[in-house]
Amino acid sequence: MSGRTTALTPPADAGPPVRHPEAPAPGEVIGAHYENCFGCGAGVPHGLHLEVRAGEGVAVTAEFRVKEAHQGAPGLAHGGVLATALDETLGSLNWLTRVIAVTGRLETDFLLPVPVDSVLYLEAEAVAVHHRKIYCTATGRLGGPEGPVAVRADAVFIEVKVEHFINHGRPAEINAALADPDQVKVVRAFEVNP
Ligand SMILES: CCCCCCCC/C=C\CCCCCCCC(=O)SCCNC(=O)CCNC(=O)[C@H](O)C(C)(C)COP(=O)(O)OP(=O)(O)OC[C@H]1O[C@@H](n2cnc3c(N)ncnc32)[C@H](O)[C@@H]1OP(=O)(O)O
Repeated sequence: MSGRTTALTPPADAGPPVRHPEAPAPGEVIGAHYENCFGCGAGVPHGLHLEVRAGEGVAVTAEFRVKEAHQGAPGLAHGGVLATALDETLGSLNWLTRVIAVTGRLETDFLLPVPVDSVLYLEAEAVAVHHRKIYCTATGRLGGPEGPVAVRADAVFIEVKVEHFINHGRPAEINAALADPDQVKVVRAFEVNP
């Protein structure tokens, strides 16, 4: 055993998440972080095309319309796709803190089946930060903000530098991303973080 903890409960000396002064205003749509992202990118035909909005504090909301391409059982969303929707919504919290972070652990509860054509209304919130670890939680409600909770997740995201992607990504996509002014703008938004 390495002694490394992957617990989803923040330690007693964890601090609150801090909203960046230049975070998008509450209600503002947060753009895609990468156009070929399966969760948010417009360039992925069968992707989730999640539209995420900034909330108050370090929180976001998002809507995901389940399509035929997202089925597991006939007429129902695949659990892995629903986990992706939760993961992507949680990942969007990065935009409010301006800290790049990747999913370390994602624990998901599936409470209700989610039919094709339904809209999943997602809410995510960062709850605590401990060094590089960001503790966060998300729910997905059927139909809208007042709908029943169909899925929920608790997660730990781990802060990384942009080199994480440059060192591990396939060179073709990394080089294309670095040559794309819109993508470079996304990276700069994180690099100005004090
Ligand atoms: C030109 C380039 C353009 C790039 C574009 C830039 C813009 C991008 C903007 C935003 C991107 C956001 C993308 C969102 C997409 C949705 C989110 C995803 O799906 S992300 C994909 C899935 N996740 C992974 O692929 C992670 C794979 N894992 C790793 O790479 C490593 O394991 C990593 C980085 C997570 C940790 O490795 P270590 O070597 O850096 O750090 P160690 O020392 O092991 O851990 C540090 C602390 O974190 C905890 N930790 C590590 N792994 C954990 C885990 N699995 N669960 C809980 N805690 C964990 C440890 O216990 C330690 O904490 P203690 O210091 O001990 O308190």
